[in-house]
Amino acid sequence: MSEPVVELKGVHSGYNTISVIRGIDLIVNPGEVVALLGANGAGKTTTLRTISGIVPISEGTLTVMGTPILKNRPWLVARRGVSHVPEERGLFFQLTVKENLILGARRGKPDYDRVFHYFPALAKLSNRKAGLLSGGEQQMLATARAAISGSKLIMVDEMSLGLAPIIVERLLPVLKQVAVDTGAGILLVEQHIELALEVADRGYVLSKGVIDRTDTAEALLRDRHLLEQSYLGEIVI
Ligand SMILES: Nc1ncnc2c1ncn2[C@@H]1O[C@H](COP(=O)(O)OP(=O)(O)OP(=O)(O)O)[C@@H](O)[C@H]1O
Repeated sequence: MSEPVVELKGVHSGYNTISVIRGIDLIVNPGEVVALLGANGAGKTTTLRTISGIVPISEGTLTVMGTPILKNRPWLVARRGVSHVPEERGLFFQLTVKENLILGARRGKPDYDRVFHYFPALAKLSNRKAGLLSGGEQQMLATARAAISGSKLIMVDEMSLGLAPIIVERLLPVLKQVAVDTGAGILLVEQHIELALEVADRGYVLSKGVIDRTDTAEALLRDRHLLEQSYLGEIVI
């Protein structure tokens, strides 16, 4: 089997003296969609920021595409092929859709045909400023920018934030298709856990900075207790 696009072993990380992530092991393989689930404050965003090199690791190892990342080096992680779509989407609001895509392309011009193949709705918006797009269109653009960047790992934090579930229902399968077409691994943080598990291959459940459970998406979807707790905003295994 080919090497994981990302592997965390016994990783501890946090903010200043506050330890948030406490010894997690996590793997994403090429072409795989992995959901990272957990209650508010469990440490999901911190995990993505740790992989991106924004939050320092105090213990454990992070390996990206077979290269150990020894220090906080966000630029090195990005250069190894990691794209991170943060909750706030990270768009340049004063720039057009096309200009945002140009900034996302790793080298040369972006492959617009591919963008519009995955996200046909962006074609007619290509000269509109990102700040004038609807929430769903902005999420589409942020996802498209990551999807065409040639990334080996695409991390998407709370795609559904501020969006109607129907929009997320349409966008998530596109991410899955990107994984199938390009072999990129996808790591998804999503509050709508049923939607996430419908496209994911596997899932991890994070609780207070510790991985409580990992299983196939199918098995997690069958767990009524997990789903019910998630609706109450509290995942307790
Ligand atoms: N910049 C920061 N400085 C200090 N503590 C922080 C910072 N960012 C997050 N935390 C704390 O780290 C813990 C985990 O937060 P994180 O945002 O990773 O959780 P989450 O699982 O993504 O939650 P949510 O689903 O609510 O976004 C929380 O207790 C939070 O208060």
